[in-house]
Amino acid sequence: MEKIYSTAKICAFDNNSTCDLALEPELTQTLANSRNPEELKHVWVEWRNAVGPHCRLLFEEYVDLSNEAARLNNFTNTAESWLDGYEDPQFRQQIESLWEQLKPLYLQIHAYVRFQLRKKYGDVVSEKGPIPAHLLGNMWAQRWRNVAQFNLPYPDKEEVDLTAELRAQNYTVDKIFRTAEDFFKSINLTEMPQTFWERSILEKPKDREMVCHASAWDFYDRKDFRIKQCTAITMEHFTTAHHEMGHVEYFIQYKNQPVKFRRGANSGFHEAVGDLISLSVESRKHLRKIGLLKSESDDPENVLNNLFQIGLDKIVFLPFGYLMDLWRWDVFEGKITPDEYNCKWWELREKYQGVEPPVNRTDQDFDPAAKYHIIASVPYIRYFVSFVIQFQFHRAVCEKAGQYDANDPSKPLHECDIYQNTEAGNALKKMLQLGSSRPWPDAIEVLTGQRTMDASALLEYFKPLHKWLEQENKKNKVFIGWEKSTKGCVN
Ligand SMILES: C[C@H](NC(=O)O)C(=O)O
Ligand SMILES: [Zn+2]
Repeated sequence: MEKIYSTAKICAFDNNSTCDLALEPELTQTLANSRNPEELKHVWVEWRNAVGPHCRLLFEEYVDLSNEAARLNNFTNTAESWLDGYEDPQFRQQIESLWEQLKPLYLQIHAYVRFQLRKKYGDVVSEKGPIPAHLLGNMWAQRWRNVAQFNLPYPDKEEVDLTAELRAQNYTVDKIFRTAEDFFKSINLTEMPQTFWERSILEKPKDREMVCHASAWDFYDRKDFRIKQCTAITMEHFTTAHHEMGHVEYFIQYKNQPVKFRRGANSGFHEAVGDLISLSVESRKHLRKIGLLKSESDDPENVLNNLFQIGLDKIVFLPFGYLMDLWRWDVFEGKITPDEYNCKWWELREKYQGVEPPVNRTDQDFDPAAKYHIIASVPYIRYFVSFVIQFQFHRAVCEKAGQYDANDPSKPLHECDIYQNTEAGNALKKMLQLGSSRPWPDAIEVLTGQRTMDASALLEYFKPLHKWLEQENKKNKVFIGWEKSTKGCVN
């Protein structure tokens, strides 16, 4: 399935003699930059046609083999085996409870974006239905930052367009990764070893096919750590570089643990390290400090526009981060059978994300395979966990850096930047060095004083945006939530 996914190509929308377009960089760029609904629909549908049907039977076989392996390891099925690492029989209930706390914020940003998209695209976006998934700037509608420029709360004020700035300053791939490394070093974490620069693959090779989905690798010899990424000069790849280097920092910090403990406290921790650093990097004050934001004025509208752009990544992602394994847990447990794989997928996409396909789907399609983690058997609830706990980590390190104080409105969480603060870095390092040698509640307690996942830090970070969205949606009399889709999936 990985070979099918990493070699799939489609033909261009307006020229079907060009048929060598790959997911990265071509289709990703089209979904990010095209404002032509027909072109977006073409790319969205053709990518799914190129991968889904070819993976369908292979996936069924994978489910059976994976469950057989789980049983041989004394688990009931793969779902139980995947959840084992969270060491808590109540884990799924905790996730559901976190989603219930976060859903109101998601409903507000969803309703606002649908209203804005309807202004731009007209009736292709219904007033009260789910949002067509191809118009949201991302192949899976899991992050909507690429459509920020016609959704900004204050359209006459600034949009932080890092892609343009990185290109204007002739950033190279190397400079993107050196910038990420500089941040980690500035808080007293560790620089990348020389072999990292010699052995990583940071650009898409021209001479062979490669799985382009970014990944970080620990070779468990305490010296050899690498990243594989088909880096383009875009904002998304700038944050991905930080995300992947966060994995490598974790590898380095726990390298002296016994091999058994050279893992994240749980998988969500590993996904949270790099994103935590990006929360500082994406603040206006940090972007200005490293020369990626020219503007001097941090007036409230500019700050809210930036917070909204970050929300198009972080808030928007939450339902997708949840539904991916809601679907797979049911598949592994046999509650979703092969004949209903696709229609159950679209039921969950509508129920949690409030998105719909641009064209009707059937159970002959197999749209889950359009997402790397499904065909590569990479569990996904780890990202939902990460998007919650990274804000708990951020709140803790920002307090340590004196950059956040719950009682001081002049130090809001969303303007914090821990750059060059070694006290914050040392506190983070203490948690990272534990690896998986202690149960994850002990690890999170070392940094935050809390022993549970807690949505309050994310809600605190986005509080100004939440208030603004509620006022704006009320002013525009926007329908909150979504009615049943007229599109979807027919068995
Ligand atoms: C959020 C997740 N990140 C990752 O794979 O590194 C993704 O890209 O879907
Ligand atoms: Zn990751």
